[in-house]
Amino acid sequence: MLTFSFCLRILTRFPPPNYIYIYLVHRDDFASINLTSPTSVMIMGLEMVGGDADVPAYDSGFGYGWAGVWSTLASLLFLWSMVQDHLPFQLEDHLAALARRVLAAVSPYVTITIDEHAADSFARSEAYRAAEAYLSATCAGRAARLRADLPDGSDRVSLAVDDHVEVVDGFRGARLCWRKTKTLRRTNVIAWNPREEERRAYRLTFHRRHRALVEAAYLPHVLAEGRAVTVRNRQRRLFTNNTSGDWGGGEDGPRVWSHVKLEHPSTFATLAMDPARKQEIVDDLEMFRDGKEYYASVGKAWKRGYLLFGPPGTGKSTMIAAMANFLDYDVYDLELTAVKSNTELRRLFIETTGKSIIVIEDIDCSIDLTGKRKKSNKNDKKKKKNMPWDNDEEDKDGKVTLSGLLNFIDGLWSACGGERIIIFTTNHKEKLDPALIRRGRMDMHIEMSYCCFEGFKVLANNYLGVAEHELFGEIRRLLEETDMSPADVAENLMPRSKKKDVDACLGKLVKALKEASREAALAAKPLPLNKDEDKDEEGTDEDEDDDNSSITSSGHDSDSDDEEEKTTKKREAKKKG
Ligand SMILES: Nc1ncnc2c1ncn2[C@@H]1O[C@H](COP(=O)(O)OP(=O)(O)OP(=O)(O)O)[C@@H](O)[C@H]1O
Repeated sequence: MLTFSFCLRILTRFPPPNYIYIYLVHRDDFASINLTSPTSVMIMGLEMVGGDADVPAYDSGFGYGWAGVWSTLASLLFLWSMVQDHLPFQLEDHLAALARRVLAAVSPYVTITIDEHAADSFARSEAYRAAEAYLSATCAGRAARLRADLPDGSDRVSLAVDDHVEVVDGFRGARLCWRKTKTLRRTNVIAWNPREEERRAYRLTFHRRHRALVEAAYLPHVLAEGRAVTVRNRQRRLFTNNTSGDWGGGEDGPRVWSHVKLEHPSTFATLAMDPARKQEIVDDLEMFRDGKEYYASVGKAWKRGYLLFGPPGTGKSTMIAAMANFLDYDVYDLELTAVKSNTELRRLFIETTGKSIIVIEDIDCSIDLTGKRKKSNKNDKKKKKNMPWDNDEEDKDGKVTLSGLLNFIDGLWSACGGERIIIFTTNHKEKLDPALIRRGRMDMHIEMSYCCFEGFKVLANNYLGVAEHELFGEIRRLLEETDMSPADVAENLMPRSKKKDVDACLGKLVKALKEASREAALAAKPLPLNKDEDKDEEGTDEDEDDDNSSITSSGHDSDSDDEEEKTTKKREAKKKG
């Protein structure tokens, strides 16, 4: 025979909405009866919630136990609906106000309600989201009933306190009681069949002596913690811009970006580059991430620009992924060729969120933004001097312009709130307009160069799990003589079978380096510069790709025309690391 505890609770809320629920609690299951819904009354006022207390209960032994209760409640419901129908609403209001006054006078407790939706807004209120995240992280473990959800794009189930569940939190000696409530708002579209709408809220109840503490310290603590939990739990995303033809116009506005989960495994630990330079970048990123107050104090928008330049396969994209993983930011991969005008660019930018990295890869190839173009535009401008209103002529061609991009970086960006990083990558730094990459826009210029010995050691550790080997000495010498990108080094180190044959992989790399060195020497021969044979070999390698000369030099100045000087510089830099 089933024995169960039975508890009858009548909750009243006056007006509007005006509900009375009767809860029948049996262990973890409970049934609720909404006394205020005429529809519920007509179907015996039963609204089953949770657990096994479902329709088949009528046929089971469990159901018979409830039968007497149902009939009593049905009578109560009927009586209550009659009273409701005949009670004038003025009297109802009056009674409600009276009840509130009496309660306020006798109750020592204060209640703060955080509604799911702020007034006149469809979006969930930030305070509600923060409270939910805070309670999930701190108090959900103590709750008897939880609600599981799989947030958009995440593969981790999130647990939140369920409706009508109460959890208690403690803060500096104060006892704080949270309750998640769900109410049904009736909209009498058709009088006999009211449409009901769910409204959720968190109610925080505490003794009135803690009021000052709650207002000054506890609520800010909940907000800050809740936001931090949200950031920790969020699934980072990689966004790409849609072409304007696909923007559409849904309920949430145009979809200008599409996203996928960002799952690149690269980190600074696995990135092959000079350790000192790497540390410099990590320090810079840390300074930026924690620099909110600093940026505000010096009156600067909380943003930072990085220019990554270097030959193909030297790890520019890998570096971006490492930065995003380090900062825990989203990445917006902006494909400029898909953007038709400066107006579209502005729109795309406005739709980005904080804590994000906006990337424009191969900026020199994405769009015609070079110095040459600028010069020709200057000439165009001269021709159109007598048309002062025509100051954005390029936009009329339906293209993104240099000025559009500069505005994007400086103007709107500053107005859009902070914590954004913008990164340009290029294989040809010297082709870019100086205005685009000046400090203040691209604050840090990072050269990604050919593989140095320190970089090789990182790759050897990543790919083969070795820190030392007898071939390391020879590899060091060959790397100092030969240019090989980290991508090529990594490819040679990649084992061809599950059983990592370290000797074979390192041997393969030595062979490839010797081959590259021989090819470089052969390519050097036809050139006239023959003062120093050693120098010539390196120098002709540079000549082969004249445009790259400034990129492969170690410094940030790309204006020098002296090939020999550059070659020497490059070699010194490589030797350094
Ligand atoms: N510095 C590096 N550290 C670790 N791995 C690297 C590095 N550089 C390149 N790699 C490896 O080579 C592959 C290609 O590198 P990546 O795409 O980052 O080069 P890139 O400089 O962006 O090239 P491109 O200029 O052609 O876009 C990466 O997937 C990575 O495995």
